[in-house]
Amino acid sequence: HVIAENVLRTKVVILGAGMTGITAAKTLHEEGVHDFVVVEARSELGELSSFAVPSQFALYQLLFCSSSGGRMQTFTLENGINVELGPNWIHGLGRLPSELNPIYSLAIKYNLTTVSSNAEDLETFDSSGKINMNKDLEEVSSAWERYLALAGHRLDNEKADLTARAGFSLSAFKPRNHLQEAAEYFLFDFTFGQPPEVTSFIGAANNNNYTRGYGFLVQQEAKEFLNASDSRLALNHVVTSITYSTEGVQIQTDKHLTIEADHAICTFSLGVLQNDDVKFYPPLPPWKQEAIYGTNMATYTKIFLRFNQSFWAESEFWLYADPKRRGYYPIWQPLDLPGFLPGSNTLLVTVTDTEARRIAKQSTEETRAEIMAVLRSMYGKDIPDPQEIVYKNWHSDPLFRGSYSNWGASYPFDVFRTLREPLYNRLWFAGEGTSTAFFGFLHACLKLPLSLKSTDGAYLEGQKAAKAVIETLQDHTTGEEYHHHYKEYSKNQDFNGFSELRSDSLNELRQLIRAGDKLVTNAKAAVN
Ligand SMILES: Cc1cc2nc3c(=O)[nH]c(=O)nc-3n(C[C@H](O)[C@H](O)[C@H](O)COP(=O)(O)OP(=O)(O)OC[C@H]3O[C@@H](n4cnc5c(N)ncnc54)[C@H](O)[C@@H]3O)c2cc1C
Repeated sequence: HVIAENVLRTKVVILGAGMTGITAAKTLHEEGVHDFVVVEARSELGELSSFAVPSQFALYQLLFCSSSGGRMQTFTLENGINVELGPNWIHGLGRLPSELNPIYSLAIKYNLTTVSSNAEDLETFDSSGKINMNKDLEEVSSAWERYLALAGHRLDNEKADLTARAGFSLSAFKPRNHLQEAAEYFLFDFTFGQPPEVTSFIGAANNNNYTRGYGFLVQQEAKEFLNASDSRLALNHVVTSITYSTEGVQIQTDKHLTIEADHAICTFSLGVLQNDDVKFYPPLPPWKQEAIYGTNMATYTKIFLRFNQSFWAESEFWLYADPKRRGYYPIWQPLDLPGFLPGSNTLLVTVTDTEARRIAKQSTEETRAEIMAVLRSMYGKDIPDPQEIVYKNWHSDPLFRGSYSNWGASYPFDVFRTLREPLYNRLWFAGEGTSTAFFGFLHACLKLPLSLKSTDGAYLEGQKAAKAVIETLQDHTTGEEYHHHYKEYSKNQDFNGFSELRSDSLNELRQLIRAGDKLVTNAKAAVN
């Protein structure tokens, strides 16, 4: 690749070695395109250091493993236990053999242990101690059923999107007290990372309809074709600028490396793009900027507390309803339960959105004091202090700027497609944020009708972009949907040219919601 000092030349440069970047590289490799370079700011490409040390759990399935790569980051506590600072949930496995969740297939391939998790195994508290919240939890979940039906109906009738808060109100759920607020948080914010006020009514229903998953195992897959000493891997290089034209792309890094390529696949998070951490030359066109700024980047912070002994209830989840503040250290998970991390004496408490951003600005000591006050209201004054507290502030990390994307309130539905859209068929965009059904997540597990193939999950976004690049390398007139829409944009770079795209997007979304409803109905029938 080296054509001059500090200058590389390649066919395809992949920007970022998270789930999307690795999947894109693997797809190129499998399709016979070996002339690529992967650029990553961090020092590691997902090294699955050890499968022997269990780390964490998932909502329906737990994959015991330690991993890293992109947002998948592991931290080893002082007692040697690995915990995942980033994703850990798999929502749904699919069915054997052909419709299996791709990540679950990898879990089987690498012989990982998994364990089911049960969100109904829940204890509830407020500042006065244990409290019964069954009625509140039931109310919000039956409102959620109505919410989903209303969202589908809204889309079918071509009504504009609203906020998820409006969706709840229309579904006759208006949280009246801190218990109902906490119940709503458990159902909603814990998934979307943001409150109903700033989340799309229809988007939340769309995302909810699908099973989602945890995909760290792709990092292990990467080892099959890429290792740390591979010359196609530029680790520790922060991309500072991307120059693109009809002729190709040029990437500059902070180590004064220049990479010239026919194509670039940019997999940086939406947060990174929103924050202008990377300069684009020429500046991104207005429609691309609208797509980037029009999508929310949620923050979801996991705080781990290690004690010298456990003193807590053995329920998988505890929900804390703070009387004064919604989302104040609301969801707790003891990690030392059988099948999880027995003997770890570790608790996990999760905070999101404004609380996560507030905590990012204070010292760890202040966070520890706040947490212990809450924990003492649950378990009494005599409980010990933790020996270790660990959390990562995703919001302030310049390589992520948040945890995952979320469709904002009153979302313009062409945005999820325009996010994905390439520039000049040279600079391609892929990542969790470009996925229609699985934005915010690593990958998908579902059986979609063939007509909806283009809407596969986030795990496949890298694959999809790589395939489109390969098509374009082979035949400049193809590139399928990417190319088609790009032509629309080139004709008219303002928003008038988007009507076809908008109606395509709406159709795609309608079909998704219907297919999702069917999946949910089938799943319920199977359970019954
Ligand atoms: C706390 C948390 C919990 C989550 N929980 C779940 C879950 O339970 N289940 C689930 O499915 N998903 C979950 N997610 C979401 C999931 O982690 C993401 O959807 C997924 O990892 C995104 O992968 P990606 O490759 O698209 O992006 P990333 O992982 O962000 O990859 C992009 C890469 O680009 C690199 N990069 C950024 N800027 C530059 C630059 N200027 N130069 C060079 N390199 C750069 C980054 O270092 C990164 O490696 C969670 C995320 C977080 C943070």
